[in-house]
Amino acid sequence: MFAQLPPLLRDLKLPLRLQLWDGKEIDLGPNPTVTMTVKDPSVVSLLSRPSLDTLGTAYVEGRLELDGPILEVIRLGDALSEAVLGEEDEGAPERRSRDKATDAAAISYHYDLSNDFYRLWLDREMVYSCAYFPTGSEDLDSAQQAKLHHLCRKLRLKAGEYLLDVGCGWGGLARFAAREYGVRVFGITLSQEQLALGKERVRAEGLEGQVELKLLDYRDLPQDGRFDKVVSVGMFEHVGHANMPTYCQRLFGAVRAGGLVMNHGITARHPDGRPVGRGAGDFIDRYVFPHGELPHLATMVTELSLAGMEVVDVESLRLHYARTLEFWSSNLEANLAKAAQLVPEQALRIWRLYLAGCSHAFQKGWINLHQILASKPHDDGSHEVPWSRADLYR
Ligand SMILES: C[S@@+](CC[C@H](N)C(=O)[O-])C[C@H]1O[C@@H](n2cnc3c(N)ncnc32)[C@H](O)[C@@H]1O
Repeated sequence: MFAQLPPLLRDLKLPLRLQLWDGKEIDLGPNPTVTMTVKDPSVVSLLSRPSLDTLGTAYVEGRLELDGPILEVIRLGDALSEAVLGEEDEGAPERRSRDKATDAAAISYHYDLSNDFYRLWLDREMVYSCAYFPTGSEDLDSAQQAKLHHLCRKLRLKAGEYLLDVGCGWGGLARFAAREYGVRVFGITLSQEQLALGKERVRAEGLEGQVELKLLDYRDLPQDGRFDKVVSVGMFEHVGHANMPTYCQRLFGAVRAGGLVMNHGITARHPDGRPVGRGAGDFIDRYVFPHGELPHLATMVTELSLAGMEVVDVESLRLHYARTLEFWSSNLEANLAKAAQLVPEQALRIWRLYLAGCSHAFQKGWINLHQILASKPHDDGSHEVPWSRADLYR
């Protein structure tokens, strides 16, 4: 078996132990921190071309077991894959427009998994997007609260305004903005499970008069400029390049002249928005976010501008997302036994790899996170953004 491994792997001296189906053990380096148990001989051939997709798939299918701290598992898997494959990526794939039914099925696959499962590892408001760590030492709850404030401040929310939350998740931001900033909120999601729990939480807080959550596709948003502000957090990753012009036009049509639009989401490293290399993008597409596509920041700025908006501020929070995912991953790892009662074993394997893997991806700069604030200018060209940004950091 050792002779079958590519020489590169043997020379790497990774702290990785291979345990074979027949009980034999091979250490690729001193003091192994991770044990990879190869349960059937077919997996050995994978090791001669270890893409992140083939390794991840073998684990999801139970042909490979991985024992050790999950972030270390990911780090070693990446080192193994990079040593053999180099910086392989496949360029930009063909992009097809998707209909509402396809998107609804993809959203249901991910978000309707189990509210109780998500509750195990998200913060108390169940915010499912990058948190904001003003000093870098906050816990997850504080960092999510700080993120919600950061968004509401950037939107310059004032009591009585009407806010649209596109892709509202479990309604954490909608309830927070209503409670803390006195706005009315209309939030939309495509997930039945999110909607049910979101509505329950709105009722529990007595916010029914201020917060309305609805199952609605962004393509069906009212287009009469009735909203003062629009926020979309962690949602445009589901839109796809081909539909991005429509998405931006719908945001433009929903907000009044002078209103602000905040787009917060994951962006690609490469300007053409190609998926993350060495198979990581394929794994995410197949098992985690079917039909998800990450645009580059430049694409989003272009599309928002073409739809008639003026981009006024951009902030990158890449390392904030690496840390957020580290919290989510360690919360899940601390609750594996409970999680196993809530979701099928295969889903648990997928989510373990996805949370730790995405933390690694943000850390390494394979993907980024941008908050893009845009304004819908008045006819005379004026807008309602303050002269300085001092109000954000009071
Ligand atoms: C990653 S979650 C973010 C949730 C929330 N904004 C937060 O930060 O916690 C993405 C959200 O986008 C919603 N979404 C995705 N595609 C959508 C579509 N076509 N129309 C409406 N909502 C959509 C999902 O249902 C989900 O609520």
